[in-house]
Parts: sequence; structure tokens; C-alpha cells
Amino acid sequence: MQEALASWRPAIDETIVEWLPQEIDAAYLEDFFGEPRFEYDTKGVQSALSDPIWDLLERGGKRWRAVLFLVFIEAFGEDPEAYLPYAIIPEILHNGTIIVDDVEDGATMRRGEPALHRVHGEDVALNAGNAMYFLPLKILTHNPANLSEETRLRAYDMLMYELNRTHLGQGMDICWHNESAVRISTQQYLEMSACKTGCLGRIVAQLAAIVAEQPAEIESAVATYAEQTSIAFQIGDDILDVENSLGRAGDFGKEFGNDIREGKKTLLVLHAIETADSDRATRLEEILATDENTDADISEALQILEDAGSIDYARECALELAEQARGEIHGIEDELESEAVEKLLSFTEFVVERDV
Ligand SMILES: CC(C)=CCC/C(C)=C/CC/C(C)=C/COP(=O)(O)OP(=O)(O)O
Repeated sequence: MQEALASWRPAIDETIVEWLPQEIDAAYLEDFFGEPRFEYDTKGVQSALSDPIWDLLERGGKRWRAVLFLVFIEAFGEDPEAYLPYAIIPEILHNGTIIVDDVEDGATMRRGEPALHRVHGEDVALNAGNAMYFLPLKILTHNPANLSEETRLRAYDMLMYELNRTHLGQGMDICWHNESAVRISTQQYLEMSACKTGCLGRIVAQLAAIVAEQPAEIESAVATYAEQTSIAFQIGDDILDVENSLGRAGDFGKEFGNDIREGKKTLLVLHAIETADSDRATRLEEILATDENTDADISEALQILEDAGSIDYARECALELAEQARGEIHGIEDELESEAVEKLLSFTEFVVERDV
């Protein structure tokens, strides 16, 4: 899968530029709005919309959602090249959620640089992030792979449904964060994560299955695989944040103790609260509830997680999810191309073992 990531990267980057050009000119806006009825403010659109979007896109990101889409297409026996424009849909949606999420979390850093709202202001960042939820739909409208009307409608319906669920999950997360006294179980966390992060994975898989006109049972199996893999990825993200802060992982572009500082109730935190002795659990909750923490407070919280064995617990959970995800692929492997099956199986290892 690492090879697939490296080899598809240039084509994916190029496709994003093709569908979201960096230079906004009158012709681009005309394409959006039809007959020009007024003088298009190309400069305004450029600085308020295109520049912030490109600021984030040019910082990189792994682009694994686009690659996973292409691997699914390959698994269904189709030519990935023909579907490249659709591959960038989940990638652009993901970047949009990141911008909005950083505003909501009050995050300071993203991909090693100040978060978008700190560079461009909250109003511009939010508008750009929201626009990114809709820009990919233009690709479906333009229909580069000549999909039937029915197929395109299925893709729209699916995107609408899964994006709604993404916001439901994000809503749960925000609500739990704001209600610092509420105790959430690890099971509730996994359900929230299935919506917040899992739905974007489901979008990757279902979009590939829909455009490649796969039967319902294949679509359902790959969607479950992608959901479980994405939850494992989210847990991996939470582990990385802690390990990075404990000085064990490479720099992944966030601040020391980022999640603790933001008061996030991650799987590791919930496990520590459930299992640590009550004084330490209460102290951890106290640190999460305030935004006036010193580095010493953050270190103390990290130590509570470590002593409670929460990193190992989270890793076990991620491994279990990865195993279940592999089971989904094994269940339909006779219907899939074998080389792509290997990539899908190895991808579950990448999400759990990554250090970026
Ligand atoms: C509705 C709404 C705002 C939802 C928010 C959902 C959200 C931001 C979930 C976090 C997902 C996640 C683990 C991102 C890191 O992805 P990555 O490591 O692939 O990032 P990269 O693209 O930088 O590599």
C-alpha cells in the first residue's frame, strides 16, 4: 500500500489542480455560474476562497483516501485512471472537515504550520472549509466517466447521507467536549468515531463501488471495511498525538499535548478515566476541563494515560478493528482482483503502524 501511495501521488495532485485550479479566472467562474451577469470578482474569490483552500492543500497530507479509492476501483477490475477525478472527492471533503474542525477545536497547528483560521481569519477559513463540501459535487455534475443518471443519483444520495452522519458524529464529539462532567464510555466513543471519521471512509468505498457499478453486497462489505479501517486510523491518530508528546514518534505537525490541551475525550483518555484510580481519573478530568494548563499539567495527564496502559489498550482496539476489516475483504475476495486484495489487506497494517 505504501507503494500505491507513492506511485499514485503525482496523478492525484495533478487531478486536484485540474478540478480546483489555483488561479481563479473569469472562465472558471463562468463555468460555475453560467452566463456572466456581472463583472466577476476574480481577485476576491481568489483571496477569500481559493487561496485558503490551496494554502491547506499545498501543505500536503498523505492523500490516502484518494489512493484507497483507486485501489477499490482496481479491486473491482476497472481502470483507475478513468476514475481519477472521482478519487479526489473524498480527499477534498477531508480537507474541508479539517479546516472546520480546527476552528471548532481552536487548534493552533495543522500540517506543521499555523491552522488555517490563524492565517486567514475564522470567517474566511469557515467559508472555505464549507465550500470544500460542495466543490467535489461539481465533478459528479461534469461526469468525467460518463456515469448513467441513476448511478450519479446514487452517488449524490450516498454523499448526502454519509456527510450528514459525519456531522452527527462531530456534534456528539463537540457536545461531550463542552459537557466536561459527562462520562463517556469507550463504546460510545467508538460509535461517535464510526460517524465522525468512519463515514468519510465509507464515502471512499461506496463512491468507488457505485461508480464501478458493483452489487449491493460488495458495496456493503467494502463500506464496512473502510469504516473499520478509518476508526482504526482515528485511534492511531490519537495514539500518535500522545506518543509524539511523550517524545516517541516523529513530528506530525501538531502542538505538544495537542489533544489534552484541546480537552479531547479520545479513546485513550476514556480508558484512563475508566481504569485509573479515582484520584488520578478526577485529576485527568480536571486537566481536560481547563484551557489554562501549563506544560507540567499536560505532562502529568500524559503520564496518567501511560500508567493506565491506555496506549496499549488503544493499540489493541485498533488492531482488532483492522482484523475485522480484513475479515470483510476475505468474505468477498473471490469477487475482487487478487493484487488489489493484497493492497487492501496491507492497508490495515499501515493505519495501525504508521508514524506520520
Ligand atoms: C464535520 C466535521 C468538521 C468533521 C470533522 C472530522 C475530522 C476532522 C476527523 C478527524 C479525522 C482525522 C483522523 C484526520 C487526520 O487525517 P490524516 O492523517 O489523513 O490527515 P492528512 O491529510 O494531513 O494526512
